[in-house]
Amino acid sequence: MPRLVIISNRLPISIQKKPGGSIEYQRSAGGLATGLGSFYKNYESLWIGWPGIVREGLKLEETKLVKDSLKEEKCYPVFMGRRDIDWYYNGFCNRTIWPLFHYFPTYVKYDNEYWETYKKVNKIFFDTVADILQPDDLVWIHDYQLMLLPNLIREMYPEIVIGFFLHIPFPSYELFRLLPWRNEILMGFLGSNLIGFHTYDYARHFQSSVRQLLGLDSLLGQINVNGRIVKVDAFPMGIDYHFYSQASKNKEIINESDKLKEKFGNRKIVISVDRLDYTKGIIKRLKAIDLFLEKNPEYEKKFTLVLVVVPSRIGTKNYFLLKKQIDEMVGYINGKYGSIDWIPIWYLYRQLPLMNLTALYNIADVALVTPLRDGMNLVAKEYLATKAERKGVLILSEMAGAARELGEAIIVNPNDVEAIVEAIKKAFLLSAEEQVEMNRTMNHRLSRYTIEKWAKEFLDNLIKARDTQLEYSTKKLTKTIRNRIQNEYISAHQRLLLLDYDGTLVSFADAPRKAKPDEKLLHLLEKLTRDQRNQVVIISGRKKETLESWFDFSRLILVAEHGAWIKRIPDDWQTIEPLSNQWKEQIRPLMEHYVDWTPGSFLEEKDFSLVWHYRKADPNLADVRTKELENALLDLIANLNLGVLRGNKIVEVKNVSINKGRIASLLLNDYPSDFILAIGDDYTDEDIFTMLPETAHSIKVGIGSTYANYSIQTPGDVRQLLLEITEVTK
Ligand SMILES: O=P(O)(O)OC[C@H]1O[C@H](O[C@H]2O[C@H](CO)[C@@H](O)[C@H](O)[C@H]2O)[C@H](O)[C@@H](O)[C@@H]1O
Ligand SMILES: O=c1ccn([C@@H]2O[C@H](COP(=O)(O)OP(=O)(O)O)[C@@H](O)[C@H]2O)c(=O)[nH]1
Repeated sequence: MPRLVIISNRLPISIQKKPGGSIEYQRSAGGLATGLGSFYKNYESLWIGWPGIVREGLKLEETKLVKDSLKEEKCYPVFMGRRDIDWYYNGFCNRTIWPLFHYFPTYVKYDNEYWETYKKVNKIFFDTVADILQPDDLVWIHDYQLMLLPNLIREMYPEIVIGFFLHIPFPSYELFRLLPWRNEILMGFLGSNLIGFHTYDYARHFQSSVRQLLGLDSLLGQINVNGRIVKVDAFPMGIDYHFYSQASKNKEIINESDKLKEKFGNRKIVISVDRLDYTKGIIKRLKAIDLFLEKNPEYEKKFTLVLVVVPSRIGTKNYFLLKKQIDEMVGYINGKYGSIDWIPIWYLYRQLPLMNLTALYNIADVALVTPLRDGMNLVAKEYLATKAERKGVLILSEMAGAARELGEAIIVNPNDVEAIVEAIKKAFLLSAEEQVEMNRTMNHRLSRYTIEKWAKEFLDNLIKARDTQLEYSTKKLTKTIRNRIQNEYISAHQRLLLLDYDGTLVSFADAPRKAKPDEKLLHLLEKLTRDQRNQVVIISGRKKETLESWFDFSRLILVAEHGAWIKRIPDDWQTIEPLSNQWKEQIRPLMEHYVDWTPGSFLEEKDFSLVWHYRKADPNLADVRTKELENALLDLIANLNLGVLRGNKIVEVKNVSINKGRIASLLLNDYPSDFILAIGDDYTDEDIFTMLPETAHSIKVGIGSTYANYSIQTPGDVRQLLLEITEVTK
């Protein structure tokens, strides 16, 4: 495994200057630091990030001291001034991106100065990284504070392997599009080889924004960015399962737990543990406690809510206001229901050390985890892990990424205060057996997908993404290969050129009729066909009438409908074998139904096939409809000797025996040649590539696995190549 360079806004260790001037090192708060912090030490790795203190807060000699001590922990600090922290961290990160990505659009501040500082700080990170980076390193960038960094690194180091993981939700396109700097941010992400999210939904939202804003499609989770492959996938973050699941056997934790139990006596213990954050739903949770006690007075004195709020981002106004609101609510509830011998809420505003927090998980009967939005939420997982084969109920918000994996918990809508009240009651009433059973299933899952597994899976996929890229790059048509093709072309006596049309000689257009050949292309083809040693064939999926109206060269062979029809001058069109199209009557009504049902789509009728085009339809709707249509078609075509072909923004039904490979082998036979060149862009062309002899040259246009020997990026590059060939033979 190559060296791993982790980069995140916050280092796993934060520095604080105490009032007396001493420097204190502390474990950083938040899931990113706690989660990754537990595993990175075992790797050959280093971590670059902010140590949580502004540059002005340290004297020069202290800065040096801090650098040295952090280095011992394999940490490399990025120092920023007060103003930068204010506009980048408090500003763009936590007043723009954080609320927008957590579905709080009214909290969002769009400020150009924030954006400029965000760009500047990403550049500062880049400078630190550039000093440390070695060409074989694996770079792993984390989170929304550094969304521009992947592309900054990519521009300087085109070959380096970069992974990016977003720890917060990626919002739906409708929210993301509100961001004035949306395209720059997407391009920043796309500097990576692999982009990971906690859930499949976030990955889907990201791909949808890339498609709608940058016009880049993803195919099987791969996006083609100017010939570079970017993989997108979901990797739900796990926890240090071994540690939490062994908590009830750990001496230090047992001692701590005993002390706590003594304090709370027989009362049930409900816990609530979060950073101070409006996304965590703390206010709604407190409202639910109030309502629970109001509706169920018999539970007075029967439980205590331990409310842990970890100080966070108080430099941002909404956080500061939230703190005041929580203080008031706690005071109100404790005043309303408390007595000399009981207060309902035991409120701690501080970060608990790991052992104390785990002891709290260990003894808690119920955990209330009800964020309004949360990328993952590790507290929910950590709590459950202390309950392997034990009692303990998790009440979990459906808006937390963790809910995707912890479906056996009591799942609630965090905005529905009544539902939280009901959930608390249910949790108190669940039998011990039921609790153990629920926890068993979830623990099994947590024990398999741990933090180590998560990181390993991400890094394995990162290496795979690099290999896919390498494979693609090794197939790239280099200058040397071009020269070789040229030389073979020049010395050949008889040449066969098999050329696909759409996506190969011309780019795709909104409507198929718009992709007609331009003058330059016609001129090029005319030149190629004029050479008596050349036999040029256009092998297309188009209708014969269309091809005929576009190409009128005496020596050009035309193949239409993926090989159903062929026309050689002076003959007329012929089918490759007797074909029937009686089946169309049965299939057409279904396809017409999908046209009516999907605005922007239309049906094309060819002699021996029916094609549903959806290029102009809403991409998300089309995605769903395509799958539905394919399913419906598969039922209908059984026993009809038909096949369903999914091409570039089309679904086509045609005779199963027709494919481009069949016609290619016929042509290879009829036109023996000592130079064969085949070029195509989609999987219908793969049938040609597999038919070719070893000496032939086959070229795929675009990315993706291929049987072709080489790949090239765009139709423009194809034309350039053909031009080069005709030039040398002039
Ligand atoms: O660094 P801070 O501004 O103090 O904030 C702490 C971290 O909060 C966020 O954590 C997220 O990561 C967790 C692990 O993936 C996930 O469970 C949680 O849902 C997220 O909110 C933030 O994303 C980090 O960058 C911060 O460091
Ligand atoms: O007093 C505390 C409270 C929380 N945590 C840790 O902080 C992390 C919180 O991560 P989570 O994903 O739940 O939310 P985030 O704060 O990252 O949004 C968890 O690993 C907790 O163990 C902690 O160490 N001490």
